[in-house]
Amino acid sequence: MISLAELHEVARQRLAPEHYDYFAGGAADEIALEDNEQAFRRLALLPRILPGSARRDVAVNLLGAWASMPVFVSPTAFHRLAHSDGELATARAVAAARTVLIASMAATTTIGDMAAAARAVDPDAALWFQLYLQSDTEVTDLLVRRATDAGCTALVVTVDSPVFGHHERDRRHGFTDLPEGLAAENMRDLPGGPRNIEMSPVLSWDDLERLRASTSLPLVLKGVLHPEDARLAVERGFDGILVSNHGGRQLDAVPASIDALPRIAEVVGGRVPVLLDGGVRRGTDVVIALALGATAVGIGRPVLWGLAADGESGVRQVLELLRGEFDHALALCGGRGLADLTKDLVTVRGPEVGKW
Ligand SMILES: Cc1cc2nc3c(=O)[nH]c(=O)nc-3n(C[C@H](O)[C@H](O)[C@H](O)COP(=O)(O)O)c2cc1C
Ligand SMILES: O=C(O)C(=O)c1ccccc1
Repeated sequence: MISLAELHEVARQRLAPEHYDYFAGGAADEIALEDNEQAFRRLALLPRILPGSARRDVAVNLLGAWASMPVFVSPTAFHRLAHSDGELATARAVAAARTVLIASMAATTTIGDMAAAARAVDPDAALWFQLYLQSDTEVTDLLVRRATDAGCTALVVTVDSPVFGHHERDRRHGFTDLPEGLAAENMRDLPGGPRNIEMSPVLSWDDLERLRASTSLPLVLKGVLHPEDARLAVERGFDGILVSNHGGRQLDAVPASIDALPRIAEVVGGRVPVLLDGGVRRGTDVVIALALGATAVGIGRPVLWGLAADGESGVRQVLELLRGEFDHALALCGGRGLADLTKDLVTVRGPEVGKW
């Protein structure tokens, strides 16, 4: 495979249409979904010349975890819909690539089993746990305890989903339930039996403060688009921001993640890491996002395409393709390391007229 687009095409051919559309789809008219990728194409890089070194260092520390490149895996649900090895394959591939995996609360494998699979490949594998706060705090606390016991070193709280998004592709297929034999395994062994994942508009900053007080793990807020919310998150002592529009699956009228990044990076001012996901498909996208202030970027669907195309090996290919492309793009930009990626490298496509 020579690009993520090729793996996407293989996955499209392999998956049942209703499962492909569940993974690929977005909310409503899919404007935000498409814009996540298009927005990168509206930006251009102004490379610097004569770097004076052939060495490039791209490792980055993310809340105490060393990632071998500034690309991590964002949380996506139901990996066993993509491949029978599901999240075990993902966990092994991400551990082998030595980067951070954010496990979804809606995984079809328990967080404990994912951690064991990752650790069998690399005892120091970095695993974070994504969480939707549940109105029953006993459930939330139990999930946090299991993630902590499994060795997760950060919690990623998804805050862009006060209600479920409307996915018209799923409605067209009548896709409402997982097939027989697959389940959101983290939600099974709970007081009162299995539970559905709840999204709640009742949640407020107070609930996040409650979570903050209940754990010593660093907390990342996922799904921040408004600079004011980023400011509040930093002021209230949260440890990281993940700029995301949920892959265009929640509010359709939002901007592309990369377009929302600059103002958030400015407000945060380096006080906490600013992560981004949405539409990252090329090494040059990684360069652009880092130049505009991201500490690292996440990929969602490309991992699902790798998994559907070839299981663990497919996910490894996705990560190694991006690693190679990012390193190459950094070299072509005259960069020697991540610190060389500054915002003066990014411009908007179109003629630079009238700027003097
Ligand atoms: C099929 C699918 C399932 C997802 N499940 C979750 C989830 O369980 N929790 C979450 O916070 N985000 C979830 N997301 C959003 C991703 O974490 C991420 O924000 C998004 O996919 C990034 O965009 P990309 O797919 O363009 O890389 C999901 C996305 C997809 C496509
Ligand atoms: O599909 C999603 O984007 C998602 O976030 C989710 C949330 C709960 C259960 C399954 C998926």
